[in-house]
Amino acid sequence: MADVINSLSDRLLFGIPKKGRLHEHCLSLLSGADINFHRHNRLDIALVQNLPIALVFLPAADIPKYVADGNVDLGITGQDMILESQVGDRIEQLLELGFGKCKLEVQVPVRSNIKNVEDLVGKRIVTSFVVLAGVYFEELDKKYLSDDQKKEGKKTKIEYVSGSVEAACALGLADGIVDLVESGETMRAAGLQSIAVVCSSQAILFRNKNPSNPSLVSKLTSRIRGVVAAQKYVLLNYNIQRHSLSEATKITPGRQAPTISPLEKDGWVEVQSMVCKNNVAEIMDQLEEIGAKDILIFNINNCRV
Ligand SMILES: Nc1ncnc2c1ncn2[C@@H]1O[C@H](COP(=O)(O)OP(=O)(O)OP(=O)(O)O)[C@@H](O)[C@H]1O
Ligand SMILES: O=P(O)(O)OC[C@H]1O[C@H](OP(=O)(O)OP(=O)(O)O)[C@H](O)[C@@H]1O
Repeated sequence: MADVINSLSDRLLFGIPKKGRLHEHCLSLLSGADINFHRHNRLDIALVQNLPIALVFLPAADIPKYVADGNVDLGITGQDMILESQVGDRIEQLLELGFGKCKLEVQVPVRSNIKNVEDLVGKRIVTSFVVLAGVYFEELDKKYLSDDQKKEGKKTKIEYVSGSVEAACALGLADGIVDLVESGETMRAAGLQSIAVVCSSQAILFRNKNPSNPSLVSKLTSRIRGVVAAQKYVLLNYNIQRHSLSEATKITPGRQAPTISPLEKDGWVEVQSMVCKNNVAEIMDQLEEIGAKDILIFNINNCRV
């Protein structure tokens, strides 16, 4: 332990969520970027073996403050955590990472008279996001409460709980909650429905405005950008008759431009192009319709784009 702590002074400190929804994704990103480390059992600091970096495993909610205050140089967490920590002006967002996608939503019991956010004004809200919920309902209070009601303290009450927020209405603690939704399963299982979206979020890589080693931050960002792009794209390869080429390249324009090579068969060319994983089935259908043959898909392990 002492060895690890003593080796921190010359290293770039990188904050990683220590558990929860973002943890495993972060580990696979680090592995894809060839950031090798060994984490001792129960130790929240790990030295990277092949770069002057130390990983600091922290609660996702605390990482924005550590980065903004300069205790660590850069970090990964959800955009929702950054908004909630109110440190947006003291950090620099480097990269959206494409995982941890969710929305912070206002939810109420399906079996309740409350059908829109105005109905919640003056009532009780329970959430882990008291800042974001506070800002959201303050606007509604301003709009819908009279001056007398404000003086009488009829403002919407926002109360903090650290987890299991979805249980608050059933337990009689709240009239509505503000909580994260991805698939909606938790919400539906708790007999709740969404009536408004406060904000959308995904995991991001971000840094302090004055990190200790800016060139290493850039190197790390390029590597991680490559891994994120590799996860997002596949390489598509197909053969097509030259007279259909302009139509084909409209379907697969590539990131810069497709690579086109002649085939040893009159009037035919081979096309290679990066395409978004999400659209690949649709793109293959369209290529087939215009006569493309031998359509092949290759996964990309890593890339620089
Ligand atoms: N269901 C979800 N789908 C996708 N991303 C999510 C989901 N829930 C949370 N997140 C993202 O992950 C971040 C961390 O949430 P998580 O619930 O893992 O918090 P935690 O408090 O660190 O972990 P735990 O819930 O284990 O205590 C959130 O701020 C959000 O950006
Ligand atoms: O819409 P869904 O796909 O159901 O996801 C939403 C749930 O995920 C998160 O909690 P998580 O499961 O991470 O556990 P937590 O309540 O301990 O934070 C969030 O707080 C919701 O409860």
